[in-house]
Amino acid sequence: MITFENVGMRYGMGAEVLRDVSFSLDRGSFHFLVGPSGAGKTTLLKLLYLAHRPSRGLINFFGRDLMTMEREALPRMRRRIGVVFQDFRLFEHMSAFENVALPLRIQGAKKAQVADHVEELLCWVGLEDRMHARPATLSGGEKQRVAIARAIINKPDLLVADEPTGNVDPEMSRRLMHLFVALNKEGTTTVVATHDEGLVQSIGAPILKLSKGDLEHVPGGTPIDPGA
Ligand SMILES: Nc1ncnc2c1ncn2[C@@H]1O[C@H](COP(=O)(O)OP(=O)(O)OP(=O)(O)O)[C@@H](O)[C@H]1O
Repeated sequence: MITFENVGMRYGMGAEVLRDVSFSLDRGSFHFLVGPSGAGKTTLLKLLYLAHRPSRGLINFFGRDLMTMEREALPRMRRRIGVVFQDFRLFEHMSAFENVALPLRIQGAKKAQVADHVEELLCWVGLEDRMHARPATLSGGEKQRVAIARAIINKPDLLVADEPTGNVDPEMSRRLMHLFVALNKEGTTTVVATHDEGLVQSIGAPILKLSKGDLEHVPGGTPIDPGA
C-alpha cells in the first residue's frame, strides 16, 4: 500500500537526515518507529503524512507515485491519513469536542452522528469532563488525548503517530495503545514512533529502527503483557 525505495531526505543544503530508506507498509500492518533523538523519525513521519516530498528516491502511496502526483491530488490523499503530531497542533479557538469533530464535519457527516461518535471517543480517552474545554486550559496529557481522538475519529487508511503516549501515565498509555490496536484490526495501517521500549514489547509489532538516518528492519516479537 505504501512503499519507500531508496528515499533520501535533506533540509535545504544540509546533510542527508535520511539515507536510502526502503520499506513497505502492507495494508492493515502495524509498525513501530524507533531510534535515538535526532535519528530522523519525525522526518520519516513527515514524508509519510505527505508534509514534504523526499530529496530523492521513490515513494508509492496507495498505488500512486508521489513524485509524479499532481499537487491537486495531495489534499485528497492527506484526508486518508490521521496524524498525531508531537506538538499536538490543536486548533486553539475550538473546544476539544470541536477539534475531534472536525474530520467528520469535513467529510460531511450528519450532526447527530458526529455528536455520538465524538462523545464516545472522548469518553474512551477519559475526557468526558473536558469536552468543551479549549486546548489552552488542558494539560499536556489531555491535549495529547484530544490529538489522538482527532486523528482516529474517521478511521483513516493510514495512522501516523509521533510519540503519542509521551505525556500520559502508563495506564493511559496502555489504553491508548489498545485504541490503536483496535483501529488497526479494523484495517488502519499504523506507524507509531516512540521512545517507550515497554510499549514496543507489549505489542510485539515489527520495528523500523532508525540510526543517524539509516533504517534497519526488526521483525516483530511475542507480545509481552505488562499485566501478566
Ligand atoms: N526543519 C528542519 N530544518 C533543518 N534540519 C532539520 C529540520 N527538522 C529536523 N532537522 C534535523 O534533522 C535531523 C533529524 O530530525 P528529526 O526531528 O527527524 O529526528 P527525531 O528522530 O524525530 O528526533 P526526536 O526523537 O528528538 O523527535 C536532526 O539532525 C534535526 O536537527
